[in-house]
Amino acid sequence: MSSDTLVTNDRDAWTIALVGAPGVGKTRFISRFVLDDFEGLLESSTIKQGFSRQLLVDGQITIVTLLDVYPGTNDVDVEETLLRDADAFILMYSTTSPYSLQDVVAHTRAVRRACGHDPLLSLVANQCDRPAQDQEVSRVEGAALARELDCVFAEASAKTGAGVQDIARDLVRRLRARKQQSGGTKPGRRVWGYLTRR
Ligand SMILES: Nc1nc2c(ncn2[C@@H]2O[C@H](COP(=O)(O)OP(=O)(O)OP(=O)(O)O)[C@@H](O)[C@H]2O)c(=O)[nH]1
Repeated sequence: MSSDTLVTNDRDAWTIALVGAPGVGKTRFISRFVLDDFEGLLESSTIKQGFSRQLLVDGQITIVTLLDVYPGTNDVDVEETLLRDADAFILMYSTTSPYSLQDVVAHTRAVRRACGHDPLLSLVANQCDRPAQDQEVSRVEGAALARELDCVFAEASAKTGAGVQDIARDLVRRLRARKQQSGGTKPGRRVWGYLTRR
């Protein structure tokens, strides 16, 4: 790591929790985002894992930490703490699984309950690279649910990398805008298991 990559603005560090059913691709999405490698984080990291990287957003370096959370585990305390700690949320489903889309509604409720305020949300359809015959949830269905939940809709593939960085950038822009509207302060965040690309 070169010395200039260590210079960061603490106040522009954001934690984004990935929330979604098992198998939708949360771990692979994090791996693609942090390491630009689909299989870099080989161990399944359901709950309590966070990985960070620097990201250039509109000319300014920020640190983005992605947390892998699967609501519905027995570890409710950990789950709630993680959800409370997050600045924004990616609600993820897989285009191959209608069940994972249905789960999003319950996950959104869990997020709103844990946050106690209006959270920043993006609904993300992962595994968009899959061949048409494997895709059981259409773009139209995903977009309709996003409207219902009042959140941004985006498509991604952790496998090819499509959409991954753009989704994080969009959330950072919205977080910055919200921070500006609220007078420019935000609580400090812990940075988990800091990894960067070489
Ligand atoms: N084709 C394709 N496969 C994917 C993609 N993302 C994940 N997968 C596959 O889906 C499976 C589950 O991926 P994970 O990242 O472990 O899913 P997860 O949501 O973290 O699952 P849990 O850790 O059980 O909560 C793996 O076999 C991946 O290879 C993708 O974008 N495209």
